[in-house]
Amino acid sequence: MLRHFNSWISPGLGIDLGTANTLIAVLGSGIVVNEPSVVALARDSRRILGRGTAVGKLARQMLGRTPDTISAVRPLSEGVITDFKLCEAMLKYFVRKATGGKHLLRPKTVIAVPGRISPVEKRAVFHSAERSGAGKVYLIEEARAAAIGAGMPISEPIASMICDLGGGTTEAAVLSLGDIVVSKSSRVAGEHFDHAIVEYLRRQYSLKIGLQTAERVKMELGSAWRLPQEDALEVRGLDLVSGVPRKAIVTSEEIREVLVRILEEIAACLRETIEQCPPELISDLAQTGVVLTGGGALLRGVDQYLSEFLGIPVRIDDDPTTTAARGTAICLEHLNQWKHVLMSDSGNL
Ligand SMILES: Nc1ncnc2c1ncn2[C@@H]1O[C@H](COP(=O)(O)OP(=O)(O)OP(=O)(O)O)[C@@H](O)[C@H]1O
Repeated sequence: MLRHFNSWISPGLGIDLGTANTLIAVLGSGIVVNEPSVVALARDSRRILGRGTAVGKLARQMLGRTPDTISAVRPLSEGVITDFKLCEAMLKYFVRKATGGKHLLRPKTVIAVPGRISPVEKRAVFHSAERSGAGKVYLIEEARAAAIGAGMPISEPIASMICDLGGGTTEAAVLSLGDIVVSKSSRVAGEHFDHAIVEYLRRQYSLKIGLQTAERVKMELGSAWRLPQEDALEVRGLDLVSGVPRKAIVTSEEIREVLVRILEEIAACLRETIEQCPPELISDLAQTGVVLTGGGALLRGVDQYLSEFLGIPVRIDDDPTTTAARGTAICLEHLNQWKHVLMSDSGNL
């Protein structure tokens, strides 16, 4: 009863502020916001359309399809804020949506951020969150949040390895006894696959397609490992020679070849992470393996590919796109247990 009352006065928020998607979990209610990190602007004025409501799903539909008077933009790139004002406006909209704006106190907030962000970038996240309506703000490394969300035994004297394959960053970390022993962050992630597909269609078929179409091809046809049944998809674009719309039939085999070239870089990042571990932890990893989270974990066969490349077991977390957000909510719920690993603006920066 008291808990319910407290959460009504001041709801705790766990936020996964991602390049591609922003998720917000409200303590006691689970994930209540899961929307693309996109805002739609009137071009030249930087005014968000629809009186500040053209944010998230609505704005995403406009990406790549906007007339000259409108632009749809992402306030984050490669996991970090590139446009502070827009990020703040987007967060404000999502926080209001999550809380309904009906609480008495500003919510305590835990935000997952990439492991490699600089002190200046951390400050920017604190400021954006506070000005968006958050109360006391704590930051947590995305990989740690994902490991907590996946329920890994990170406080025990055994190696737990996590890899979050996001839109703008790949975060890999090995944790033991509550600490991050080794971590690596790479800018090669989901969006690179999309760019590679755009480039492939241009080169191979003289067909110009947008990033949205490329992402759809990746999701519907993409794979990292042989499929039980290979597939093909009709892709529409603009013929670069004649300048008229045209379609091409692409197969899952050729798209896999394109994606695997990028995946090799991600796998190399994971291998470097493992190589930097103390030998005892490496021998743990041979048994415990890696847990994959983030949207990239949904690429078909990515677990088989990485397991073959690394020679250790690889498992995909259940509902991998929400793992880090669930981790932030767990930290909030057990704040005393996790406070020492969180970063706050009053220290630990
Ligand atoms: N079925 C799928 N197959 C392949 N990729 C997918 C699939 N579903 C989603 N993705 C990709 O996952 C990425 C988004 O993942 P996620 O939401 O975890 O990223 P993010 O947290 O916003 O990014 P970051 O952690 O880099 O800031 C996008 O690149 C998207 O295309």
